[in-house]
Amino acid sequence: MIYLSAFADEISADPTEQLDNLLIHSIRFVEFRSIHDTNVLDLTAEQHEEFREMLRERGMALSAIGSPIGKIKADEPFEPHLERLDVALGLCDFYECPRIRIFSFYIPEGGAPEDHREEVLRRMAAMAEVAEKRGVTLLLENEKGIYGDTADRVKEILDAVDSPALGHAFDPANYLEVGQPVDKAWTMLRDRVVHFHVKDYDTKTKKNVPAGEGEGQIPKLITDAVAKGFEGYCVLEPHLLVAEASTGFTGPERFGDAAVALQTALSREGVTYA
Ligand SMILES: O=C(O)c1ccc(O)c(O)c1
Repeated sequence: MIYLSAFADEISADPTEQLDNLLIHSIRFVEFRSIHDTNVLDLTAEQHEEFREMLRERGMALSAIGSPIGKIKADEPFEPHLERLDVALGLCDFYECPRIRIFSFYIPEGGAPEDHREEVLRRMAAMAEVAEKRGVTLLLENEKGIYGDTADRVKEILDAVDSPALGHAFDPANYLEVGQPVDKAWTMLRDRVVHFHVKDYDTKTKKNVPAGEGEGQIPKLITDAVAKGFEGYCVLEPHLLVAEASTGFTGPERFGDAAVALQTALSREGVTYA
């Protein structure tokens, strides 16, 4: 079975509006990135208590902590970042959700990815080791400007770290944005994909579009994964109004278009979801 989830902060900064909008679209899971315009790792204990209660009242849960871990430069100090990872691991316990979305470090300006390979691989291995001890899976997302932007480098990280605590969160739009053909990425990585980010991209207009309208082949990839036994989360991250490096925004109205596009495409393929 696949479960639909969403970066609900693309709907609104207000947690009530986020969750109630998801329920309108029968989506019961949240990839928790922010509420009140505050990152998930920077909320107070009281805000987390309140949000967990709101989830419980609605019968909802998290698909992952949508953390920004790995979104610092590869030459910035790592130790403070490990403390941030520890915050995220604590939230996994608090929300009973053993998954954290992460990235693989920005390449400093003027540098080449190769110059930072050793340090990135060391950091990724260190994070996977900590996560494994805590029973948490890290979901490595590919993204532009980050060491793991192409399928080759994502595979290199996964192979080098070789830990059950590190899997791939496949983001088709982010691959297309860096010129990485999705077919090739999928063939190379399908066995390592444990999580889907549902964000599509039109390379002609260079814009994010609802699932199935761009070149991300989202319905086909999910159908293929399910046929081979995939169970997990497909997370809407539509970026329809604003797409920036640190966030994206869609709004309630366009979020509806994105949710319906995915649900219609999956139903057409005969893929059942909850
Ligand atoms: O959650 C994020 O940090 C984030 C921001 C922008 C993106 O395009 C993305 O894929 C993720």
